[in-house]
Amino acid sequence: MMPILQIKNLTKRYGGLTANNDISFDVAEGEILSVIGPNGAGKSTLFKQIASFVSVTSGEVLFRGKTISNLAPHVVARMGVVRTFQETTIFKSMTVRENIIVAHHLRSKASLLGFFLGSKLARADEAAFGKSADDIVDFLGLEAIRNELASNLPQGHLRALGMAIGLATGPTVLLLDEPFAGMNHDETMKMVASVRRLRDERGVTVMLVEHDMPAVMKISDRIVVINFGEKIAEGTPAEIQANPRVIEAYLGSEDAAIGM
Ligand SMILES: Nc1ncnc2c1ncn2[C@@H]1O[C@H](COP(=O)(O)OP(=O)(O)OP(=O)(O)O)[C@@H](O)[C@H]1O
Repeated sequence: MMPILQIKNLTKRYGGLTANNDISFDVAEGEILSVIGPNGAGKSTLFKQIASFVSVTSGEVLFRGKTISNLAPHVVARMGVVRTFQETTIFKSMTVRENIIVAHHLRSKASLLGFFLGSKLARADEAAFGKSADDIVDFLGLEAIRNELASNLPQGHLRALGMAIGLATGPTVLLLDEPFAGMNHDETMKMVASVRRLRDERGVTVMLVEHDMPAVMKISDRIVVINFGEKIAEGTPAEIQANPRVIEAYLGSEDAAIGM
């Protein structure tokens, strides 16, 4: 079967600085694949290239065999490749539920302006989006904060809301940038279970960048390791943990060791 994503010889240079260099790997449909590596290795840049938030200096990204690199990010998102990230637009004066409703407008027939002006089409969307937003809240186990203002949320819940916003856009491939940051152990394990259910029950392909190694080892089908902008390893969690190049890359880095 054709890979859902093909990352081909991706390179990104910022002036004289090479953020990543000649990275290639495939992602299978329905896979959960993590990208790990020490701080500054080029992981976030890779995600930005895949979701087309930054241009590629060379190489390309193919989604179901079609090039998506260097398209506008909203076009790529509408095609189904959606990235959630630290700076995901969260309206602090809105509740969790309202934020998720607004996010549905990425795939809506009515414009976001219509939503704010209350057009008829927008009102019909509004009812459907309200139901879908509630489904997402339930799916992620966020019932307790459904009507909480985003401004009151701690970091871990903001990450969960970021994921809910990503889900509202109906992704085929969801790119999660540090989804467990700021979460305690229980919250992380709950979110790990949610991500796996997202794949198992909804068929969403998931890529994540994450520093929480126990969570990465638990959640991933495969792992790609980046160091100084280069791919140094690719394999199952067990293979990655036993890989000498990976162990060497992590020794002496600020990140926790690669083990459990
Ligand atoms: N917009 C930019 N302009 C210039 N340099 C950049 C830009 N974005 C990233 N870089 C540089 O590219 C390199 C890779 O950064 P990137 O954020 O991709 O790493 P990372 O692996 O995600 O790091 P971390 O784990 O700390 O988030 C770093 O040296 C960073 O300073």
